Amino acid sequence: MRFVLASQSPARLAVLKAAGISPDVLVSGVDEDALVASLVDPTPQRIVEVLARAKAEAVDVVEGVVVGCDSMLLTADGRVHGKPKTREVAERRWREQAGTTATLLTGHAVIRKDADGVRTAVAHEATLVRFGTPTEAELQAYLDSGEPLEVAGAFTLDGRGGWFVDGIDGDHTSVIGISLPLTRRLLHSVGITLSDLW
Ligand SMILES: Nc1nc2c(ncn2[C@H]2C[C@H](O)[C@@H](COP(=O)(O)OP(=O)(O)OP(=O)(O)O)O2)c(=O)[nH]1
Repeated sequence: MRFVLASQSPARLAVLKAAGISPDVLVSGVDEDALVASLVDPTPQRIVEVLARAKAEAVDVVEGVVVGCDSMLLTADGRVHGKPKTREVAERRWREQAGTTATLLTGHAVIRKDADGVRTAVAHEATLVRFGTPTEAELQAYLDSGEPLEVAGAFTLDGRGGWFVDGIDGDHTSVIGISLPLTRRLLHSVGITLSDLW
């Protein structure tokens, strides 16, 4: 069965490959900011679910299974944060989140397309992330690396950011970008088991 990952994320691809899946990668090109702006008073959980579904629906797949994801960091003040994209934003994010606990939300959408039609399953995973406190020199060096600019929440678990994550409560694959257990459950809900894919 064809398995399509509707994501440019090298992290998501790496998680799936390590777990025995070699997906086709089709980047959705969804305008995330525009889509979020079109939502009326959405919850953080709905934002990541709507974005994940939009990405999976946007790629051109006639038959097979498509997975789309979207990750954001929900901080204690109720704000959601995607990728900083600039050093200034990444620094501000770390000055606010260091030493705190936040929730990494990852929306997941699984769409199965075959002769029986289209079946869709959408959900999100929430993982508590306890941030450590980098020294000023460590923070500047981390920012200099460029890594925090291009990842949701300005941190990675499996990269340089791992030094500054004191612990998590929940699914680490979800923090990296795609929850394997949640994706397994969503695949089951559209009639697919891992043995169909391995
Ligand atoms: N390696 C790694 N990457 C992470 C981690 N946390 C977040 N990220 C990355 C995964 C995604 O590439 C990115 C989250 O942004 P999005 O969910 O919008 O996905 P992205 O825009 O990268 O690709 P996509 O929209 O799916 O085509 O941050 C982590 O702990 N480790």
